[in-house]
Amino acid sequence: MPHALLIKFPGTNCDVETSRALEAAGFTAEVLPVSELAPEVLGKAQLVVFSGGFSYGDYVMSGRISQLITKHKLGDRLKQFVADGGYVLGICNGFQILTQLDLLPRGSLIHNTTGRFICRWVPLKKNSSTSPYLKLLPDNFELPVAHAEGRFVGETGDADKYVKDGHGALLYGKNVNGSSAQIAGLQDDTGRVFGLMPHPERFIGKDTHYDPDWNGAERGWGYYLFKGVAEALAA
Ligand SMILES: NC(=O)CC[C@H](N)C(=O)O
Repeated sequence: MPHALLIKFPGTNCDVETSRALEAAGFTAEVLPVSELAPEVLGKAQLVVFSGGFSYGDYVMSGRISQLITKHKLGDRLKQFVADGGYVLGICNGFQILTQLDLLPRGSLIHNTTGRFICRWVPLKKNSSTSPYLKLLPDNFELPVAHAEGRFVGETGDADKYVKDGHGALLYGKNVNGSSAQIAGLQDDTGRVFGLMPHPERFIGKDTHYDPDWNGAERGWGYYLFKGVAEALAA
């Protein structure tokens, strides 16, 4: 079984659901408090996960303090982990951390254009035929979002470029937060690093869909995201 290591910061609050999702998809999952984070712990993991939440209370900006502490503790070892074939997933607050850790194409996640926290389901569009995280998902599906700082901005023109070249692997079908080029998720060149604002771990079983009669697939769409990585690791 592939092993997933989920790094928990003070204020991370999606670690339990995310661990359950990982286990449902065939991982062994370990939640590691950031106080125990050290380069050696990466050795036993195939997937490192940064889950959602309000790490360090979103002070300074979402993910900023977590990024600084991770960088302080790991230096470039996470980059090395990816270069050696490792996978890294960032969900919501985790995506905010990953963009600042320089593991994804350049850009920032800033306050939604509405200035409000958005908690709702959104339609999504797949924009990558190669992403292991998305390979089991259909072209159009939906997941919940819950964030205040989810608006992706790149440098001028970057976001459009990311959509064309496939780095912008996941797009909003309805642009709820004002993201440039409707970007909801980004991948790196290898496809092994993926960050997204929506919450796949909140839609693992059919029963958590907003429509009690939903019957779009055998399981919730989020399940297939985790399963895709598990399959890629088993191949
Ligand atoms: N659900 C989350 O991970 C939220 C991320 C961050 N705290 C925000 O509000 O933007």
